[in-house]
Amino acid sequence: MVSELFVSAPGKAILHGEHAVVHGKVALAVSLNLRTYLRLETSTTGKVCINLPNIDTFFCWDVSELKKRLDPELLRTLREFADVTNGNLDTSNMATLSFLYLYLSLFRSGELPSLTVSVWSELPTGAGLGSSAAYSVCLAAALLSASGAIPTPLKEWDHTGRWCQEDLELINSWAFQGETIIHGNPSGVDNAVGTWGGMLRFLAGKIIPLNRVPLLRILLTNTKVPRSTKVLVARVKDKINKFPSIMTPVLDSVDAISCTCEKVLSEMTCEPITGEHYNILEELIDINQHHLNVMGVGHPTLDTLCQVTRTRGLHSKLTGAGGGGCGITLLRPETDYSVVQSTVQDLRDCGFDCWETSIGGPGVQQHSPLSIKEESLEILRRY
Ligand SMILES: Nc1ncnc2c1ncn2[C@@H]1O[C@H](COP(=O)(O)OP(=O)(O)O)[C@@H](O)[C@H]1O
Ligand SMILES: C[C@@](O)(CCOP(=O)(O)O)CC(=O)O
Ligand SMILES: [Mg+2]
Repeated sequence: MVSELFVSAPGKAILHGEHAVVHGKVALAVSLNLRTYLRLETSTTGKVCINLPNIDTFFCWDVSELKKRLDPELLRTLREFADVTNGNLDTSNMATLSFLYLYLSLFRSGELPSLTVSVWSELPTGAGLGSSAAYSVCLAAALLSASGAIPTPLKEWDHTGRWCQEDLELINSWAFQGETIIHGNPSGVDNAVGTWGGMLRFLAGKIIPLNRVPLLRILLTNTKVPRSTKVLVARVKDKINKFPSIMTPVLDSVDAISCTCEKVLSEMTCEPITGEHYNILEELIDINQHHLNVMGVGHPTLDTLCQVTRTRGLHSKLTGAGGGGCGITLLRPETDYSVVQSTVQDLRDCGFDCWETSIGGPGVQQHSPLSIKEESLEILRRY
């Protein structure tokens, strides 16, 4: 088994389709150039340890103790425990439970190795940028590699550290299991972006990479209002159950927004980009933001984001689960640097974090220790 392994996976922004995607509608999502990193070290300490500095969580267990308690029912029980009672647990426990579930599932009980897993991220946790999925994708890739179920690409063939399609599908399916423990009922769009990167269309588990898309300029704003995806997804489900005939058309409309956006993006790659293309993209953002408010996942700070950017002629919507967290603002190619700067300043004055982001980062990859960005390692060293 490898003695040390580094992997990373990107966060994501959902352009359109959050929440509706959980109910079988289309979502368009794109990876960010903000990543979660994981280091796995094997040891001879007889312990399995997890260090999660972003959520201030550090645990070590004796492997022999874990083995003793490992009866054939344990995985099923752990799963049931996660599904049934996680409403009572705080979400940081879900990250630990998700690790234990993947560790116990991917190594056979007789061969539980001693190892230490440390995870750190450039993404804000619990803010709508898919930190839970990036975490689950990293865990799945590292533990599958360490168990020998998939190779370690850097060692075997690929200096980019990317896995082949079949291995990526396995990583994605285990990452989905991890997301299920953290989210309850994920659609799978976030872990798909974390696995493959780039922009993709997601519909009922079917993933279509969108290779022909224009370069979009996006401003990301973090309202810093904490929220839990699990709680918000459950809230939307309750609303749909309570008002099916009212909410179904809303979900259908979001589906049509995603499809229209996809069509416009594709047109922008095969004909000259015009102001009308951007007019449509902006209107779609406005309509979707109203729909998300109707679903009950808005927040006063997100209203503020929309109003502040509107005064600068820019259009915003929440991204991810909403209820606080992050929003995206579409910038036009010709949007002046000074307009961006004043908008960023206005939003910072509201107490938000705000930055222009680059999108389309690569999916999950293995790293050599030397290729990990210094500023990212710095995050780990702080703990
Ligand atoms: N870097 C990380 N380290 C440990 N756990 C993480 C990390 N990133 C995300 N998580 C897990 O994901 C949860 C947040 O997930 P979620 O509510 O879906 O928000 P989002 O995915 O939008 O960031 C955290 O409470 C934690 O359980
Ligand atoms: C609301 C949802 O559509 C996206 C959630 O994203 P995030 O966890 O807020 O980054 C849920 C899902 O698709 O599983
Ligand atoms: Mg999440």
